[in-house]
Amino acid sequence: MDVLRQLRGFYREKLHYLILSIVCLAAATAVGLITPNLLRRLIDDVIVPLKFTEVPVLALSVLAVIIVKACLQFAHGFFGGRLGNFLAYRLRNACYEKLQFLSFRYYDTAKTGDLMSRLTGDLEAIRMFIGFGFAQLLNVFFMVLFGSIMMFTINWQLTLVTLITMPFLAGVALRFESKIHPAFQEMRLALSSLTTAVQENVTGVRTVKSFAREAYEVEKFSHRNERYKDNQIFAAELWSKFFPFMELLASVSVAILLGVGGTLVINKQMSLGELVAFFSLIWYIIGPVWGLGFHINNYTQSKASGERVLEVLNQQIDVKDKENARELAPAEVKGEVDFDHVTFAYGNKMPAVKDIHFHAEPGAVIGFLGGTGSGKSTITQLMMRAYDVNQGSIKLDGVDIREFQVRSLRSQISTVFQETFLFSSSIRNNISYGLKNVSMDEIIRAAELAKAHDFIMEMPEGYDTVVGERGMGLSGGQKQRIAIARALLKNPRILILDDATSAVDMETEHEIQAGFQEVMRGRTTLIIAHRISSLRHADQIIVMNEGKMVQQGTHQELIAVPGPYQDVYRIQYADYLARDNEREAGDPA
Ligand SMILES: Nc1ncnc2c1ncn2[C@@H]1O[C@H](COP(=O)(O)OP(=O)(O)OP(=O)(O)O)[C@@H](O)[C@H]1O
Repeated sequence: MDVLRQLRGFYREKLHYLILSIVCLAAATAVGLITPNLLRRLIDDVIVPLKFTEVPVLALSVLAVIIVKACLQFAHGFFGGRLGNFLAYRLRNACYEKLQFLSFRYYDTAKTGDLMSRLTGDLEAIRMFIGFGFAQLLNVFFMVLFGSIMMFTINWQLTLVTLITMPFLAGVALRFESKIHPAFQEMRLALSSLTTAVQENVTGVRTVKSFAREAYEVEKFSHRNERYKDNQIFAAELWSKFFPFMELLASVSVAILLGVGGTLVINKQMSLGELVAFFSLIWYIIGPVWGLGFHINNYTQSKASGERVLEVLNQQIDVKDKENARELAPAEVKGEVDFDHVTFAYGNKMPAVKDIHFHAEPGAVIGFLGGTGSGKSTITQLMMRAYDVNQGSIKLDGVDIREFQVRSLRSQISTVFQETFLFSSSIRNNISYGLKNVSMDEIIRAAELAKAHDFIMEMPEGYDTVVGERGMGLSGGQKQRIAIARALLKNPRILILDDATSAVDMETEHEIQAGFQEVMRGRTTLIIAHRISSLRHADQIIVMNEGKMVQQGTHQELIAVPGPYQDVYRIQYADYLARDNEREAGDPA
């Protein structure tokens, strides 16, 4: 119950619903126990002595009992439903909020499918258990307790015989549950692997088609589907054995009791009415005993689900505000950036960047060039505190960025990533994402700067055109231009362009660059690019290799010395240099 106790904070406010739900169910159980007693009276006081005048009273009493019981059961469902849904609502919100604030480090290893199932299936299991399962589990004990007491008052010898057979029935039910539980787990795993296959296939449909792997995918799915079908058949067969078997066992015990009870009636040690009442009490108890395994299983499942949900909720946020963290007032930010011998490693891996140090004056443009995996993106991620550095420090206007509130630091930084993510919403909303009170003119201005305005206007509904999941329906370059417009609209002090123009053609890149010149004015810009044309105007270019800075200088300085920058320059400008050489060779001067 430890997990459920930990979750108590989420339903403490509605604890009265839990209590009412338990009380109503217990009361319904208690009221239900009146029926066998009425039955006894009907036989002993009415049918046997043939006193039919009492029939209407008894019939009305039975009706009253049924109505009261139904009302109490309704109340149990009502309060349980309120409680469960309230808890699920609170947990859903808390988990979602947590997911917003969890660090990048968490998402490096988290799996989307797993997170989704925690927020859906696991939450549902908790909702059902706290809302209904818990009360029903307790009710099994109420039923057995009240029922046994009543049976005892009728005939203690028969009660003893019954109590000897009950644990046997409960044992079989629990044993069955121990078999069906893994079968269900196996079924859930098979279903999750089936859903993953569908999800990956739909997401990667282009890759599948381009590699002509449709047949392979069909076969892969068919295997998983077969596994799921086999699991389902196994579970269904187990179920189909359980009920007849339990019925058989229960009937055997009832037959024994009939023998003993019948003898007692014949010997006048109990009345016929008592025997009938006793048997209706037995059936009253057998049901919950059968269900005991189910309720216990329900409990274990919701406990496991609770652990999985709590795991998300208790996740430590490693990048967070320190005490008395400062708020960055936009007007005060100048944009001076210093990397002071920064070293950082992802987890326990080798450092992704080592001893990075540079100084950027407010408004300066710092370019990064380097091979794949050389640490360029890591530097920009550290700038916005996606991760905190392991050694050294990063300063903004001379102050360590860990001194600022994370939210206010990030609100001063706009990043355009290599991969663009667009929300399933209108282009207008995608550009103004996260910003309030933005006018249409400002959105258009940003789109114009990002060279996105023209193609947006050609779309069926212009800025109101809804783009699909992951920006379906737009080309890579168009998506990137929308992302650039989004970054520009934020009007940040620091602009990070992480290979931001990789998906656009040279001509558009040139145009966007021209726009950038304007928007970069007054903003410190960290720009990662593979094309020297994007970096040549930078105030400082840093060449990276295996996490280290290997060259640093302006374009003119770097092309003048042998080294990786000059090599890249020679490759990218081969045609231009060849023409230059020809011109020089042909020129007598
Ligand atoms: N989230 C992450 N978790 C673990 N390791 C990572 C993560 N991101 C990057 N790395 C590793 O850190 C190193 C530097 O990666 P980084 O993305 O900074 O390189 P890059 O120069 O930007 O490469 P590219 O030009 O291909 O984008 C690589 O070895 C990479 O595998």
